[in-house]
Order: sequence, then structure tokens, then C-alpha cells
Amino acid sequence: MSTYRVLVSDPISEKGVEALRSSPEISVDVNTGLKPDELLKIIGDYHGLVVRSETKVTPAVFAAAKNLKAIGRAGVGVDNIDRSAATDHGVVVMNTPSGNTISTAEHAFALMLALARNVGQAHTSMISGRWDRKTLQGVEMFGKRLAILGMGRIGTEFAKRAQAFGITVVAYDPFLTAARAQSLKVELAETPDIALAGADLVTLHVPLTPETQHIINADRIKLLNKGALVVNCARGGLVDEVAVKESLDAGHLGGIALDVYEVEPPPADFPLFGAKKAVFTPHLGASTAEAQENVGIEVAHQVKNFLTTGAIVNAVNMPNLDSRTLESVGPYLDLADSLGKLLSKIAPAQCDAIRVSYLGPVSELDTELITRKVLTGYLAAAHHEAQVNLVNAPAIAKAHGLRVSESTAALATNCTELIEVSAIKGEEVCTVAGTFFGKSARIVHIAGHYVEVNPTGKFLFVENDDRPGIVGTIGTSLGGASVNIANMALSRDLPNKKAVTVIEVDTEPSAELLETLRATPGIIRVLSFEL
Ligand SMILES: NC(=O)C1=CN([C@@H]2O[C@H](COP(=O)(O)OP(=O)(O)OC[C@H]3O[C@@H](n4cnc5c(N)ncnc54)[C@H](O)[C@@H]3O)[C@@H](O)[C@H]2O)C=CC1
Ligand SMILES: O=C(O)C(=O)COP(=O)(O)O
Repeated sequence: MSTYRVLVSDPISEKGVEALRSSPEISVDVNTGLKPDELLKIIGDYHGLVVRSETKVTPAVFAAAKNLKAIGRAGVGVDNIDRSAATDHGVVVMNTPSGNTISTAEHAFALMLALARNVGQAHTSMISGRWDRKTLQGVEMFGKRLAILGMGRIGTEFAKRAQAFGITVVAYDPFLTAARAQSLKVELAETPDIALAGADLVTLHVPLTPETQHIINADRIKLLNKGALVVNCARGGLVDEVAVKESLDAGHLGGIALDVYEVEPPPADFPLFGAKKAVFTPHLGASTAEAQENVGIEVAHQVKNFLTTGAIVNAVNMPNLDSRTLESVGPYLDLADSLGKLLSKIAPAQCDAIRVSYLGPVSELDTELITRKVLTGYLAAAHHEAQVNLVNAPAIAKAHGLRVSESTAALATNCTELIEVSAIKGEEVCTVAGTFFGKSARIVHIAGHYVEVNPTGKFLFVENDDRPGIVGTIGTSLGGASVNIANMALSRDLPNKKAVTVIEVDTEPSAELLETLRATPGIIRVLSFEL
């Protein structure tokens, strides 16, 4: 019987499905073309979901997806997946950023050429019996000025192809540095308007976000040279289709080529279908055998590895945790989880903030992940958030009004390295800390006391007056209740003041035993918990 069930709800390559099926721990159902209500009915059975752009993964889907842990997007754009709902539900979303780059750049370039030379109209005209050489005169690409919005993977590949055609490229991308622009031999524009001003050709390669919605609008179209051609092979919402239609009708914009639409498929009365100079394809950018094999196999391995090993690659809603990182960070994650749990047991309830300090070599690691694990341990116990995990821990902390901060320092004071976690409530600060002695993790600091305690196991935590006989009494009570002591750590600050006794036990102490201990003179506080 397989441990994990994966639903493939959009068509991916057969090799991708085979790669998923290659794990005995995973069973796969390919069920494409589901209606939204059909998906809602079955999604609760699955631990993994693999999609392309057709399946809409809405908040309602997440609400119904009680067992879902991961979504793999066989492609780039994740705008069909509600990322914030995914994060809130602790579902990791991974895409495959590079497998369809070349195919999409080639398709966008093909659209630009087809638009410039009226390939689509010529084809339609010929098969309807015409030989129309006059009205189908085109424009040359050579020597034209091209604006690229979005110089990521696809934009960069498009630029190389344009340069081979003798086109001058100007690019706008908020993350494009001057040095990178120089090495790509493109002009760097500081704003989209500067890139678009005086352009003959435009191609879009940005994700659809609130900032890029209608990045091509009426005002920006006016900046283009008369007769300019616009290609959109990225996402429908990037272009204001109404503004495009008006400009085409007014004779300013020369033509539009679209692979993607605000609504897919567009309605039969889509206004741009009537445009004289236009080319349309049905979201075919990534539809090549090569791209589909690349992204299908890649996504299958990502989802399989996540479900079976916890490795996270190409996540869009949390830091990555590939198998190498997992190996180096893994022991720290376990220690962090224990520190978070311990803190939730001994710190006051309703803390305002959690502060995590990394001292020594651990500060060189991916501390964001480790902090997430501290939060996972803390929140799961303190707020009874059974569903808290690495993906949603920061969002749950925020929702509870818990401030989280992190600091690093190269040198630890008493140990080689230290993870120190404090829960803060007003003026009150409760701190626990852990370290490694060789490969063995140890908790070395609990609420102002130095101890040496295993980070996992069943524990009794006793605060008592520091005076003779108390430890003996505790031992006698445990022995009387047949609770075996596996380990014991004693710590005191000043002689005859307060001391703590942390006892690792083999079996959970009964409520009765706890009551007996609490009633013992000299014992201030007794807690029983499992880490
Ligand atoms: N038609 C199709 O079948 C396909 C469409 N796509 C679409 O193409 C888009 C680009 O894909 P890639 O190049 O692989 O992604 P990418 O992530 O490599 O590049 C996107 C670039 O856009 C830039 N960017 C973000 N906000 C911007 C803004 N406001 N203005 C200008 N640039 C901005 C980013 O800095 C990044 O460099 C994807 O988001 C996806 O929506 C991708 C593959 C296939
Ligand atoms: O990868 C992308 O962003 C795409 O748009 C490709 O979409 P598709 O997988 O062909 O539905």
C-alpha cells in the first residue's frame, strides 16, 4: 500500500507520470479536465497535486485538501494557484523554472515574425482561394528597436535571438543590473516607459502580479512608434486588451500577437479577433515535446522527493531545502524543533515575540529555515496548531501577533556554536539554548540554568529550593511510581537559592505522581512534557 497519493490534474508528459510512479511509496491518478466541483470532491484524498495552467487551485480547493502537502507546477507561472492560501494551509508550491524557457522564447519569436510578415492572414487568405500579395506586405525586423519587459530566463533567450536578427534591444527589469545588461549587450532602461518610448517591437516576459497587471496600457501604447508590434507570450492580464483594440482601430499600434489571454480560452466574441493585423495561439508557448518532457520529469522528481524525503526544490512560497542542504541543516532543524517545543512548555503563555540567535558556525547556515522550525515546534505546542509546518509557520506566527526576529554572530561564548531561543512577554524573557557536542545535540540552557539534556524524550522539569534532600525525595517518588530515570541534570545559580532538576524518564509520569511532587515541600514547579 502506497503511503502518498498524487493527483495529476493537467496533462503532463508520460515520462513525468512514470517518474512519479517509480516510487513504491507513491500512487498516481491522472485525471485531467476536472470541473472545479469535481476537483473539490476528490482533492481531500491526495497528498500531492501536479498541475499546468489549467487547474485553478483556489482557496476552496485548499480548504477541501485536508491531506495536501505539495503542489508541483509543471511549468513557470503559478498564477493559477492561490499562493497565500497554499502558505496558510502549509502546502509547499514548487514550479519548474527553466524546462520550458527555450520553447517559450522560440514561440514568442515565431509570433513576432508571423505578425511582421502576416503569416496567419496569408495562410487564411490562400486557403480561401486568394493570391493576395499587395495587402499582405510586411515589415523587416533588421534595424528595429525592441523593448523587452522582463529580462529573466525567457526574456534573455528572446534577446539573443533578436540580436541575431540585427535588432537593437532595450530591456526593463527591476532586477537587471548594469553589468548584466552590458554582458547581454542590451540597453538598460530605468523604467518601463523609457524602454517603450520609441520602440518598434515589444515583447513581454514578466510574471502576472498586481504590479504587472496591464503593464501595457493606453498611455504606454502611445509611447511606442506608430505601427509598433506587440507580442505577449507571458500572461493575459499584462495587456489591456481594450486599449490595444482602440489603438489598433485608431491606426497607432501596428499589430498584436497573443498566446495568452485574460480569460482562457477567450470568448468567441473576443474583441481582438476582429483585428486586421493580429496572430493568436492557444497558450502554446510551452507546448513542445521537449519542454513537456523537461518540466514533466522535473516536477515529478520534485513532488516525489518532497513527499518521500522532505527535500524542497524550486519552492515559490518558502526557502528551498534540497537534499544537500537537508543533510547539513537536518540535525539543526531537529534541535530547533525541540527548542521551540521546550520554550512553549516553560515560557509564559501569550508571548509577544520570539527571538532566535545563532552563534558560531550555525550562523553560516540557512537560518531562516531553522527559525521556521523553531516556530513550528513552538506554535504546534503553544497554540495547539497541529497543522503548523515549515511552510505556514511564519504566517501563523503573524496571525497570532507573534513578532519573530533573528540575529547571527560569528562566535559563541561558552560552546563552539549555540542556538538561543527566547520567548518575550513584556519585560519577561524566557530563554532556552542548544548546541552540538560532536554530532550529539544537547539542550544546554533552560530559563537561566545551565544543564545538559537530550533534545528528545520524555521529561520532568522541576524547579525547587536548593537545599539538601529534595533530589532524594524526587527520586523516591519516581521509584515508588515505577518511573525509571534515564538521565538527570541538576543546575543551580547560587548555593541555597533556586535550582532546577531536568529528569529524562522512560515512561510518562501519572497525574497522581505529578500531584505528589507538586505537594512536596521545597518544590516550586513541576512540568511534564515530551520533546
Ligand atoms: N506562454 C507560455 O506557455 C509560457 C508563459 N510563461 C510566462 O512567462 C513569464 C516569464 O517566464 P520566465 O522568463 O521563465 O520567468 P523569470 O522568473 O525567469 O523571469 C521573469 C522576469 O520578470 C522580471 N520582473 C518581475 N516584475 C517585473 C516588472 N514589474 N517589470 C519588469 N520585469 C519584471 C523578474 O525580475 C524576472 O527577471 C512567466 O511568469 C510565465 O507567466 C512561461 C512559460 C510558458
Ligand atoms: O509555464 C508557464 O508559465 C506556462 O504558461 C505554460 O503553461 P502550460 O503548462 O502550457 O499550461
